[in-house]
Amino acid sequence: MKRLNTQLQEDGCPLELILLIRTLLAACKEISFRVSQGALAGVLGSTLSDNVQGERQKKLDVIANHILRDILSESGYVKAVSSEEEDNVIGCHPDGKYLVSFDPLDGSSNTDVNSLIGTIFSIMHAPQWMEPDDPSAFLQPGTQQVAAGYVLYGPSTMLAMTTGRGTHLYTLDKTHGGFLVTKANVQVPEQTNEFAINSSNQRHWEEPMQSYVTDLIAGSEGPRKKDFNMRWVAAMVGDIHRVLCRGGIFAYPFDKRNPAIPGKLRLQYEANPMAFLMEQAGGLADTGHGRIMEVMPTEIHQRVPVLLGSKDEVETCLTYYR
Ligand SMILES: O=P(O)(O)OC[C@H]1O[C@](O)(COP(=O)(O)O)[C@@H](O)[C@@H]1O
Ligand SMILES: [Mg+2]
Ligand SMILES: [Mg+2]
Repeated sequence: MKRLNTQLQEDGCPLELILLIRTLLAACKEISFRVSQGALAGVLGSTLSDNVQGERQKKLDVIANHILRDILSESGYVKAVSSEEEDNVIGCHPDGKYLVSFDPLDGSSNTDVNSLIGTIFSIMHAPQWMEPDDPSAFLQPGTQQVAAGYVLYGPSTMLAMTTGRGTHLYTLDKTHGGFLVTKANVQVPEQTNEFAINSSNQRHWEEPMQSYVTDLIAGSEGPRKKDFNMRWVAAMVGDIHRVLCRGGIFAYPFDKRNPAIPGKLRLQYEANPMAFLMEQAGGLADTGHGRIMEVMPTEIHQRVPVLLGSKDEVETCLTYYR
């Protein structure tokens, strides 16, 4: 099986980016170990503090954040990092060439039930003019990402990553500690009969999403004339991994409750990296009102509606918005 380094070289990835990715994955291997120790290491449960988005932090959110932040900032490859668990960007090395945004632990509510969780990351070039702690340099659209992916801490630890030359899946071989390519050039099936959405929020969605999901649920007796199945992992990494593996549509749509918060998921370290992976695998990623990767960010913790997955199904969903 092909090693990570070989795949990255074949994809034309510059040496410094390869070294940065390897450093980031070293942090993820450490997180994978801590996660697998679970209750034995006392890492389950919540802390007594909230993050900048007002969410109660789990112990593993804090541990994963510290591991990533410390390893990346000491590496010399990174000028600054931005994290779900940090209010502001953290300046790293003044000569670092890259910016890294990450969700250190996605699906935190799954930690206490030993279910799927992961780390999501997005890498961009650091502008030369920027001061290391300047947040404005992070406000670039997702089209500027040079690499993105996630590490899924499941029955096996897997990596999905793109550097703009296709999306590849890797599995961590714990016998030698390296990630090996287990599926190169993933292609998401264009059609699907599987959808993922938290339908307990249905009454808060915009009209187009209400109608779309109503038609999915009507199945073979409705206008779609086929039956659909539903899946919800409650961790975006788990849901997106399933969509990459066998197709589907995943949505966390616009929610009318608070116009200041147009969606649950965060643009820079959830929506953009997943959109990059999905598009590189032949899928689509949209907000319902435009391509996710073209959204111009206004702040580092900005939220967006998310609709992504199998090409034909996302296109069908978008017809309800037009
Ligand atoms: O099931 P819910 O509560 O609607 O939300 C699930 C969503 O929230 C998230 O867990 C948010 O991520 P965090 O755990 O990083 O805050 C997504 O991964 C997931 O899709
Ligand atoms: Mg998350
Ligand atoms: Mg998180």
